[in-house]
Amino acid sequence: MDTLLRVNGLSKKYGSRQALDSVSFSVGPGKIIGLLGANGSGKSTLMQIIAGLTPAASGEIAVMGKPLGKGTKSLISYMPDRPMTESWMKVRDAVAFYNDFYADFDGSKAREMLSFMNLDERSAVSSLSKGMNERLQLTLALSRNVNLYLLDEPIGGVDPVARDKILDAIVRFYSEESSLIVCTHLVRDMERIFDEVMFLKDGRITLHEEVENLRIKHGRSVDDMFKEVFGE
Ligand SMILES: Nc1ncnc2c1ncn2[C@@H]1O[C@H](COP(=O)(O)OP(=O)(O)OP(=O)(O)O)[C@@H](O)[C@H]1O
Repeated sequence: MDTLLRVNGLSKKYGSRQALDSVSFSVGPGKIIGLLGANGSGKSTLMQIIAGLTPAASGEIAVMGKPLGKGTKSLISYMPDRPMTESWMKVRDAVAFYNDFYADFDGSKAREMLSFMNLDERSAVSSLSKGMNERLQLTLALSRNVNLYLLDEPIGGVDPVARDKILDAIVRFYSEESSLIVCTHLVRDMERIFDEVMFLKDGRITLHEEVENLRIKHGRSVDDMFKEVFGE
């Protein structure tokens, strides 16, 4: 299959604020795509709509050729920008919860990831720092066997030294036939893992390009392009 995700003419308003304006793009299998934009450009809104958590006002989405809905829930795993776990949980409870909830959850992959992430199964979720909590959320999201992973700011709280390790975990633990869309502000830190980037500006896609082409065409890094387009 050439297209894993197809988004066509997606729009969304919050009151009079146009969060997304006729967004269209498609994503093939086996790609890591950076969804990049300034604060308020609509990245989280787009991720939430594709994750099926909030409706669009208009437009269509298809995953593996199926319209977004009940039939596509088992194809998508979403890591939100805020934790989905409950504060009473220990790390192992959070893993058990996901394991019970998702038939596609891979317990042995989760254990392997926890150890790679230096997370102790006995730790209380409420005691985790923001960065450690992100490691947990990432472990939960990537331990599902799905076709499309959506990660909203996966390394925002992680200290710069540990960022490389988390990026290595993303590359190592996502399965290569699937695709991964990740939104972030930390362009310089993350660009090494992107195959493609999309720039979202005021709710519109202004650029969607393979990173390799971008470097050849413009002779610039993604970070330089990002600063040029979004610099204030
Ligand atoms: N639930 C909501 N109610 C009202 N307005 C909202 C809501 N969610 C988002 N918005 C508005 O929609 C626009 C897009 O927001 P969104 O969170 O999608 O952007 P973002 O690119 O993810 O931003 P950030 O990088 O700051 O997380 C913003 O103007 C925001 O204020």
